[in-house]
Amino acid sequence: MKKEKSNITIDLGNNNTILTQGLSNMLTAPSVIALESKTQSCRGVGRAALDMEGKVNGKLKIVRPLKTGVIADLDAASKMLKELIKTLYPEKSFLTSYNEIIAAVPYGTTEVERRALRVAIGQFKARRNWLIYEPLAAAIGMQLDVSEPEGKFIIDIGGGLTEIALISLSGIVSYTALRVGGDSFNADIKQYMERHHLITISDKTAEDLKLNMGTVSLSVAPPHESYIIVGKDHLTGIPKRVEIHYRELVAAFSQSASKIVEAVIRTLEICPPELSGDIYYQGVYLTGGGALLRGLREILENNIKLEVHLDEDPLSTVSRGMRIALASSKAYKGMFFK
Ligand SMILES: Nc1ncnc2c1ncn2[C@@H]1O[C@H](COP(=O)(O)OP(=O)(O)OP(=O)(O)O)[C@@H](O)[C@H]1O
Repeated sequence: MKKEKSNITIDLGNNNTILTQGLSNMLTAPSVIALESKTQSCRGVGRAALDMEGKVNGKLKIVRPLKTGVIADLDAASKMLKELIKTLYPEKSFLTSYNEIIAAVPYGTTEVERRALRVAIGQFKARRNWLIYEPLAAAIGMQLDVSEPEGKFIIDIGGGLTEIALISLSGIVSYTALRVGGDSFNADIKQYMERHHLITISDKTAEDLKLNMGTVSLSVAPPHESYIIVGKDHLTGIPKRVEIHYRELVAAFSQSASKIVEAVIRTLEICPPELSGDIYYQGVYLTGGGALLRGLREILENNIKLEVHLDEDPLSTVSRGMRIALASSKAYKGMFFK
């Protein structure tokens, strides 16, 4: 077996975990695990566990082991990773050692949070384990030359966390993290429905609404103007059908969208003037699944008056960056750490 085949990259996100093995094998799964309440043994991971969410009886519990981009439940995260790696790499026994493993971590994490990730990946007994900061991996994934002295301004809107970073000479010069991301928009929808339509809706309904009809700008209209949803009436407890117009979602999203725009402006303000010129000429680079929400790129552009380049596949940018970095580790090893 060729050496690079046993290299693994791990992007353990709030919503999605992306694993790659070697150069071509990739697995994307929701970051969810179903555990037996009594024994804590795994009853399903990824899509299978997500499909059980909200429907289980007392014998099972559905756990999302990540919160705001870091491990909140180490045991569940370790079990979830073990099961997902088995799916990715079925021919390899758990006892055989891997070559190199690299995992991405938000720049703003504490040592304790990083230690949890090290423990979770340590179970695979690879020859070497590495960590890399997410904004660096995202920039590499977007084919940017992070080693040059020209500044690269990255905005990564994940599920639970938005990271904004200015990169130069393979390091992070300015940084802001914000606990707002794709999931905040779902929470906004749920809150709006509670207040304005007096119904409670499920997480899945909120996500469907966001994907099908969500926009943060009236000038970026979704394919359909309105959408019918079913929720639970506050007063009667009986299921109720409501028609929602996309304008309502623009209103619901306005605060979270403004928080992201304000954080971007704040980070631009603290950038050293030597690098501001680079950002002016190059524009800023946008990635993360949350960045796919309609109108976000446009409202950023309108507010900062700079070009905003949205990655072509923002859900996998960090994973792609790690794969590139591990495959050319001589060039990138300075950005890896243990
Ligand atoms: N087409 C889309 N429109 C709007 N939002 C989307 C779209 N596709 C995915 N998302 C959102 O992207 C988010 C997940 O993005 P991503 O996978 O980058 O985050 P993550 O890595 O799991 O989270 P984090 O980086 O915070 O740990 C979810 O909130 C999801 O709803």
